[in-house]
Amino acid sequence: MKILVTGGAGYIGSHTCVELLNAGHEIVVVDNLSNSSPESLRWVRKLTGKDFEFYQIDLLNRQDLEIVFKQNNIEAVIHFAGLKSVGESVRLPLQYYHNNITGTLILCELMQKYAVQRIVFSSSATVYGMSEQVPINENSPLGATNAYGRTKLMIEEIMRDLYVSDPTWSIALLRYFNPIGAHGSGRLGESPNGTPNNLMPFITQVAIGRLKELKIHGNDYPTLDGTGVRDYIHVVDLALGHVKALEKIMASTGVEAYNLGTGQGYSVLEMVSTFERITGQQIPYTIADRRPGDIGICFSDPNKAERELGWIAQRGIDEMCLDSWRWQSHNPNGFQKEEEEITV
Ligand SMILES: NC(=O)c1ccc[n+]([C@@H]2O[C@H](COP(=O)([O-])OP(=O)(O)OC[C@H]3O[C@@H](n4cnc5c(N)ncnc54)[C@H](O)[C@@H]3O)[C@@H](O)[C@H]2O)c1
Ligand SMILES: O=c1ccn([C@@H]2O[C@H](COP(=O)(O)OP(=O)(O)O[C@H]3O[C@H](CO)[C@H](O)[C@H](O)[C@H]3O)[C@@H](O)[C@H]2O)c(=O)[nH]1
Repeated sequence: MKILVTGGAGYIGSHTCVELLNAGHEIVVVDNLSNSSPESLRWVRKLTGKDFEFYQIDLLNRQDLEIVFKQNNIEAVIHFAGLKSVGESVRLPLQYYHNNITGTLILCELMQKYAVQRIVFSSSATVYGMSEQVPINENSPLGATNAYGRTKLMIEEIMRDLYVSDPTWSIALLRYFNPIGAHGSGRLGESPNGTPNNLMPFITQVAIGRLKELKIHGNDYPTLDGTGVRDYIHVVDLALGHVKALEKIMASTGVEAYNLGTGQGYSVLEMVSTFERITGQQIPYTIADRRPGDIGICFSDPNKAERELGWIAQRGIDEMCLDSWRWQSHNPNGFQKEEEEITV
C-alpha cells in the first residue's frame, strides 16, 4: 500500500517525502513540475536511500491521473499540489481557481472511484483572513482576502461536504503558519522562481548577494518593534506533522482542521537580527510602506495538533535560520543547476 503525494517535488512536499520514507511508508509522487524541479526528488532518493515512482502529471489531466490509481495500490493521499502565490492569484484568479479547485475535484473524484477515502490537505493560516485575535485556534473566524486564500477555504468546504456525504472519509485539513528552513543536509529547500515574496527566501537571497537589501513592509504595526509578527515553523517539523496526521487519518474517520505552527510569534526585525547572529551575514534593510493586505500579528494556538495528533514543533528560530542559510549557501541559485558540480 502506498501514499500518493501530490506536489511532492515542491518545497514542503519534498521534505514530507523524506519523512514519510524515513518512517517506513511507501510513496508515489505526482507533480507537473510547474513550480519545482526533479532535482528535489533526486535528493529525496539520495537522502533516504529509498526509491519510489514519480509521475510528471498534471492533476487537471484526469486520464493521466487515473493511470496512477490503476497502477498503484493507494491507501491515502497527501495533497500539496497547488499554486500558492498570493499576488499572482490576485492577477490570475481564474488560473488559481481552475488549478487548485478543479485539480482537487478531479483528485477527489478518482479517490472516490478507487475507494481511497483518506486525505491530508495543505491548507493555510491564510484561511483566518484578517483575524487579529491571537493566538489563533481552529475555531477562530474564517475569511479570505484574495483568490489564493479563497481556494483554500473553498477546498476545506468541499472536503467537509464530502465527509457529510459519506462518513467513511477521513480528512485532515492542515493549516500551516509560515514554513521556513530547509533539510539539515542543505540539499533540499525552497527554490522560488523570480524575486521571492516571502521573508526568509528574501533574507537569504540578500545574504548570498542576489538581492541588494531587504524592504521591511511597515514598522508601524502594534507590535513590539512595529514590524509584522508571524509564526515561523521549520519545514521539517511541518513535514513530521504530515506523518502524524497520516497516522491519525489511518486510524479514524472524520474531518478535522489542525493548526501547524509553533505558537510563537517573531517580528521581521527579530528575524533579521537572529539570522545575522546565527549566520554572521549582514542583512541591509530599509523600511518601506506596509504591504497591502498584510496583517500585523499572526501566530497559532497549536494545542489541538499536540492533543489529537501527538505532534509538536521541536525546532526553534535559530535552527530555522541556520538551515535556511545552509540551503541557500549550498545552492545560490536554488535548484537552478549550478550545484551540479557539488559533490556530497
Ligand atoms: N509555503 C508556504 O508558505 C505555504 C503556506 C501555507 C500553505 N501552503 C500550501 O502547501 C502546499 C505546498 O506548498 P509549497 O510551499 O511546497 O509549494 P510548491 O510550489 O513548492 O509546491 C507545490 C507543488 O505542486 C505542483 N503543482 C502545482 N499545480 C499542480 C497541478 N495542477 N498538478 C500537479 N502538480 C502541481 C508544483 O509543481 C509544486 O511542485 C500548497 O498547496 C500551498 O498552497 C504553503
Ligand atoms: O520582503 C519582505 C517580505 C515579507 N516581509 C514581512 O515579513 C512578514 C512575513 O511575510 P511573508 O510574505 O513571508 O508571509 P505572510 O505571513 O505574509 O504570508 C505567508 O503565510 C500565510 C500564512 O500565514 C499564507 O500562507 C501566505 O500564502 C504566505 O505567503 C510580514 O510581516 C511581511 O510584511 C517584509 O517585510 N519584507
